[in-house]
Amino acid sequence: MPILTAEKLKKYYGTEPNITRAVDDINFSVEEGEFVAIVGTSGSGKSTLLNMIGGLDIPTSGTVSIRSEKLSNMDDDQLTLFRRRNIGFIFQNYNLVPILNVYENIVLPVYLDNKEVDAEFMEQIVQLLGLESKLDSMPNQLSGGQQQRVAIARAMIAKPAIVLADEPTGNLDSKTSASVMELLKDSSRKFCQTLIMITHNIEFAQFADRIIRIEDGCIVEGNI
Ligand SMILES: Nc1ncnc2c1ncn2[C@@H]1O[C@H](COP(=O)(O)OP(=O)(O)OP(=O)(O)O)[C@@H](O)[C@H]1O
Repeated sequence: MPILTAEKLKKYYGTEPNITRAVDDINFSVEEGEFVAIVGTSGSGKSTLLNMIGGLDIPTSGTVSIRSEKLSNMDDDQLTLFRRRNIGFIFQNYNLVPILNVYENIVLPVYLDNKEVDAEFMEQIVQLLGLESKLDSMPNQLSGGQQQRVAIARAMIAKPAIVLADEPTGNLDSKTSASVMELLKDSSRKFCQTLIMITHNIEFAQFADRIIRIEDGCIVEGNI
């Protein structure tokens, strides 16, 4: 039973004759615990696809289902709650809250949901990501790679159905990028965390279990 299914997913901008088919009839599914990389040239539709999967953008037509729940059946409030509970986001520019320390940043999704932090899971994540000595630090005291490791921990702490990462190494040098990729892969394996990542970098895509290539809004390789 797939954890994510996209069916006949389309996102069109504009109208004929000036229509842009950013995502054009995409069908795919992702199994629980799978690490999928989405690759494609600039403008091929990667971010549009990821934003629809994450419920940040509404499809022109077609459906996204996560744990068998259709996002299109939800109103704005339901979608916000569903996103908070089921989807973790990792962005290129980390998006940490500058006035919160590392610990507070990591546990934020749990607090926003009025839940208790799973202390044992927190310890495991912090250890895996090598953040033990940084929990009291503020984001501006961290390197880019450290900030991205905090963002990874934050995306995973609430054990979401899927973690979506949009160019997670886009702002990092190649050595730091490789270590962040290792950590993403290790985290996905260790915690059976489903992970979908956009990358331009085919070398980093090799860390994934499966690579989906899209061109002109269509999947051209890697679907099952
Ligand atoms: N809000 C919008 N209005 C009109 N066209 C858009 C909009 N957002 C995206 N597009 C178009 O949709 C297509 C896909 O864009 P998208 O950002 O998904 O590509 P991408 O593969 O993520 O590119 P990149 O790797 O450069 O980030 C592009 O042709 C883009 O110009």
